[in-house]
Amino acid sequence: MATPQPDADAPVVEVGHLRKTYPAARRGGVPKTAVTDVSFQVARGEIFGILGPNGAGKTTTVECVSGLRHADGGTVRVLGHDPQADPTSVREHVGVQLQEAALHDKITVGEALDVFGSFYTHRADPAELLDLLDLTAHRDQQFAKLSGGQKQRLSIALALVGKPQVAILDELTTGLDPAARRATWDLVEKVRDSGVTVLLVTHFMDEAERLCDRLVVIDGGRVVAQGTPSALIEGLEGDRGVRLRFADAGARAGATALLTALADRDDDVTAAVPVGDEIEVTGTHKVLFAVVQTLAAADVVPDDVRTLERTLEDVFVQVTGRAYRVDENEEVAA
Ligand SMILES: Nc1ncnc2c1ncn2[C@@H]1O[C@H](COP(=O)(O)OP(=O)(O)OP(=O)(O)O)[C@@H](O)[C@H]1O
Repeated sequence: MATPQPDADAPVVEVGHLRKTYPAARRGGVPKTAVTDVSFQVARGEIFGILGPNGAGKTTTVECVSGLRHADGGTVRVLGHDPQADPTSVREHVGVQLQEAALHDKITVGEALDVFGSFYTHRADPAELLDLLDLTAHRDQQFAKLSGGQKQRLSIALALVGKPQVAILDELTTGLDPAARRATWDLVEKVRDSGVTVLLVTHFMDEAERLCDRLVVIDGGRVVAQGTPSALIEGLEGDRGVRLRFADAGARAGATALLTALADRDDDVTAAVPVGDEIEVTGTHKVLFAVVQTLAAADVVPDDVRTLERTLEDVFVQVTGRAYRVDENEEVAA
């Protein structure tokens, strides 16, 4: 039966009130609810992030999306197909990034693409994939001889070998150095730009902020925030901060007096306090303007001014009341 052509505006992935409990590992043990209530919709052509700390339920969620795991409750639809009832259709349309342990040390990049490609009805052109993932020069290289970044790029190539409409990439940059991480981010954008919808699992806040068009933040098996990274950050309550550095202690003392007086009289400025050899001024979104105006009027010029960046980490702290901690090597129970 031909696959019905989905409406171009319909969500590519729909997850509604997903629930998954793992049975107790041994007799007398307790079952573990990995996903309690997770809902989200992924639009065609976006990089959609699933962000959260260790043990939040991210991998379990995407395993239910790809059909690798059966959910206990809720609904999952991928291009309109139920992965539980119709795993074959979902497998044809969803590419899952493989963990590197799944490849033999001696297999070459080209051979791996051939072997994995043979599983699919529609196959991507290996030369195009190698070019997209910047692996053309490594076609005949054995897996064990590849660098960490090259192995990750190969794992992305293998996820794309069946010409999927959706690629699931899980903890893609764990263990990579900063340069390899940035290169991998560029590639994920190239994959999205080639028309593939990307479902990206990550515990890196900076990665989610830099790459994702939209995302859900998951904690303890529940969605605690969702939206675009910028909307989530802009929605943060609380003060913004500015740090100022001056040439010497005398200049700093003079500026501190000016800025403390500013905090007393201006509702947009909450406080001006010394932090190390800097002054931190907090207040509303108008705080920077007020500080600059005050200093300029007194002809005081700081050596350095920087606004304190607000990040997705601040969003996590606000919605959970906890600091965001991840351990790349250890899985922590949620
Ligand atoms: N096969 C399993 N059997 C029992 N418990 C499991 C199983 N897989 C995962 N869990 C538990 O379910 C919870 C969620 O795990 P999951 O791997 O989905 O989280 P995650 O957010 O992907 O974490 P991480 O970032 O550490 O990979 C964790 O407490 C984990 O220990």
